[in-house]
Amino acid sequence: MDKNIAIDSSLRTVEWKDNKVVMIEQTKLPNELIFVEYDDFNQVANAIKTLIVRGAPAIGVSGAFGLGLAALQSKATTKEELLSDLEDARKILFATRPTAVNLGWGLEKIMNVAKTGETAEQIREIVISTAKKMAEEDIQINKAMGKNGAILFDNNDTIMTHCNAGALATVAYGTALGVIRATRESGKNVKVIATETRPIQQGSRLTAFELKHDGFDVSLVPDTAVGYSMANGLVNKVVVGADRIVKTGHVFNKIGTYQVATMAKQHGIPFYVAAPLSTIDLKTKAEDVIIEMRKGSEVTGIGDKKTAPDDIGVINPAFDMTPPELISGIITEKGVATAPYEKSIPKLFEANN
Ligand SMILES: CSC[C@@H](O)[C@@H](O)C(=O)COP(=O)(O)O
Repeated sequence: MDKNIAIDSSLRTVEWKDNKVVMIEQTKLPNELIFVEYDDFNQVANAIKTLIVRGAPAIGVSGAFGLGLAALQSKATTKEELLSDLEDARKILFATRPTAVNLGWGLEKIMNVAKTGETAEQIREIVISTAKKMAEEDIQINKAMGKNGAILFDNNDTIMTHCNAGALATVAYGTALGVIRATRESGKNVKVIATETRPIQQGSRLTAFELKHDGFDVSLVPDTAVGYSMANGLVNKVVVGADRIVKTGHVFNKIGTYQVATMAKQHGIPFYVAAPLSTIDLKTKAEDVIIEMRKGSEVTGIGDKKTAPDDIGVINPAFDMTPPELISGIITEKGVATAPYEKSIPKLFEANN
């Protein structure tokens, strides 16, 4: 196993190699990373559930790869038997995390394409090749999103981001961090402020880590210093990723995003969201989106160190909802949607055809 992998925008967080799924796992904080290999879709489901792989686009592709493994694991010899085994695997993979829409999107895409195969062998081949294509497309989509977003940022901007929407939350390059990377590639000099992102610190473990490896000027702030940073002129734009966006423009993203957006509005700082069309859910209403609740021990301690007393209640939502009136624009691979989102979001899909 390789250790201390250098993280940059071209490193792949999840890959299909020799009929196995290869992922990056962070082992010893802050900077020991290893590749882990899986040949069983249940291991992929566990990796999604335990956040070995995380971030909406990366778990969408991981789900698709999980079905690739399930197709290889199945002993089915007929189309019907194989589709039934794939459906069993789909349910297990889907049950891992409820908020990011990309997981359901990736699984559905593979199930639909599987049904077009005529024999079990054809289905195996088509499932694996489609999943690999989805991973390739994820990178191209992020690059297109980056280009569309880069024009919104200026030379010498200091950009705040929350959680990790970078190469470690996608197959490579990143969504929000893809926009930041593309801004720099377009010749503008930008600095980044990364929020720590309690309770499990994706901001310090992942965002600050990968930006430092990519040579950015990055500073880490505790989540509690977002207001301070904005009130004192330390930030002049914000860009975050998303786990689900509904057609009214309500954005579901890592817990704390709503606070960052509210503070940005208070200080007149543009607040952008960068996400691929696969993160947009045109079917579900904002009030019906399920927010994942995670275990209390993430909050009652930091890492393995317990900091809170026993026998207290804990509320630990993994995501929150930012309403459209706080959002200056939603950056996608097909362009930037602005208010009123009910009109601009469907237009992005028309442009997709
Ligand atoms: C690019 S995914 C959207 C991100 O902004 C973010 O919310 C995220 O990394 C997802 O959270 P996580 O719980 O780590 O999977």
